[in-house]
Order: sequence, then C-alpha cells, then structure tokens
Amino acid sequence: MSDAIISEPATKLRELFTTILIFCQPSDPLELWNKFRDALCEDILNRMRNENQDMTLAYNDDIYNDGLIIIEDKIHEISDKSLTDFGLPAAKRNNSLLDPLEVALRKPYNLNDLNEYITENEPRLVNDQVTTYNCVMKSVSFNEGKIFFLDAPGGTGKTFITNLILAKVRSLGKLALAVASSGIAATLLAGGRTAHSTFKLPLTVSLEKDSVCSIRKMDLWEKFYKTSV
Ligand SMILES: Nc1ncnc2c1ncn2[C@@H]1O[C@H](COP(=O)(O)OP(=O)(O)OP(=O)(O)O)[C@@H](O)[C@H]1O
Repeated sequence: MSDAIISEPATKLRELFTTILIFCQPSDPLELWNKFRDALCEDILNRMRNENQDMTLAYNDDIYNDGLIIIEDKIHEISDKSLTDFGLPAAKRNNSLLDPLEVALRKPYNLNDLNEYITENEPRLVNDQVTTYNCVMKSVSFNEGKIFFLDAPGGTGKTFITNLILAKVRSLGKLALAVASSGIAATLLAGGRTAHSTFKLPLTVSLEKDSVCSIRKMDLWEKFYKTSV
C-alpha cells in the first residue's frame, strides 16, 4: 500500500485494499485502514470539495463512510464477507453522501458512441432477437410501461440484446438503469451496477421476509419513473 499510494489513484488503491483483505489475510486490517484511509478516500474528498465549492473541506467520517461503502461493494463482488468480518467499521449505507441511484442516473453517455454502437449491432440481430428488441422498444416509444422477462439458454444473446436496448433507450434521451444481482454480471451491462448498491438493498434480502430498500423519495427518483421503462 505504501508503494501504491505514490502513483495509484484512489480507485486502484481500493481495489488493492480489497484484494489484500480477501486474499492476503492481513494481521490487522483496521490498522491498515486507519493508516491509508485518506489515500483510499482521496477522490471522494475531491468530489465533495468540488460539489461544495469549498477547497478547505477536510476528511470527515462521512467521507470515510463512503470509502468503506465502495470497498464493501468491491468485497461483495468476489466474496460474501462484510467489512465487519475483517474487523473494519460497518459502513452506514443510509448516511452515504454518494447516492448510487443518482450517480447511475446522471452518468453521461456520448450520443455519437451510442448511435455508432446501434448502427453496428442492430443489423446483427437474429430473428428472435429482432422480435424481442422491437417489443421492448415499442413499449419504450409508446410509454406502455411493460415488464419483460427474457429467458433463454446461456450464450444465446440475452446480454447482447440487453446492451442494444440500453444503448437505444439512452440514445433517445431516456434513462435506462442497468442493474444485476452480482458485480460480475453488472460488468457485462453497459453502465451496469449491482442492484444492492443502486437500490440500497439490504444484504440479507433473501433471509428477511420484510426487507425493504432504503431509497429516499426525491426528484430524481420520480424523474426516473416518469421518463424511463
Ligand atoms: N446477433 C448477434 N450477432 C453477433 N454476435 C452475437 C449476437 N447475439 C449474441 N452474440 C454474441 O454471442 C455471445 C454470447 O451472447 P451473450 O453473452 O449476449 O449471451 P447470453 O444469453 O447473455 O449468455 P449467458 O446467459 O451465458 O450470460 C457474445 O459474444 C455476443 O456478443
């Protein structure tokens, strides 16, 4: 970590920290976190300074908490452990400065890139994919608000068509949120994120019958409902 902080950005340092936690059995993860938490959260501090137009803003518990949330999300991509399993402070997800949903919704997409992707891939759709694609796009275009469940054997193009739909919806200026149940699955989707991070789902969702996600009622959320499928 000492060597890495000289040259690596906070995003890479968090990846390294996660790898050390999971695969290297450090003797004192808490000491490691306390020693390097500033470097691990540097981008969060910079973002908060920019957002608040206050370059004197110092590291605080909320910034460290957001760093811990991102690290915990990374841990969940490759293991079922939590921060507390490593003796680290529990991340308080309801206190996060980062609103994952807002981050996902505000993600900018380049219209030229989207159109290029669509022009390249639309003609490649095979018959069944064309039918599915047209059905979904009709619902989007006419605001029908339908729900589709796409089920087909592995390797038959579900991800391919999903990415094309995401690109098409985004190219129309509408919002398309791509979430998956695991980090690895999320990386296959354009702009994909994990559902538990985006919707602040409790991690024990399958164990608690009354689980609810913790999303604030806010303008963006309403906007999302009004403008997308
Ligand atoms: N119409 C198509 N034209 C060209 N390549 C395609 C087409 N449909 C799918 N592919 C390619 O086939 C491969 C498998 O497709 P994809 O990953 O979308 O399948 P999947 O159904 O999502 O698989 P899995 O269920 O295993 O995740 C990918 O490399 C994808 O790019």
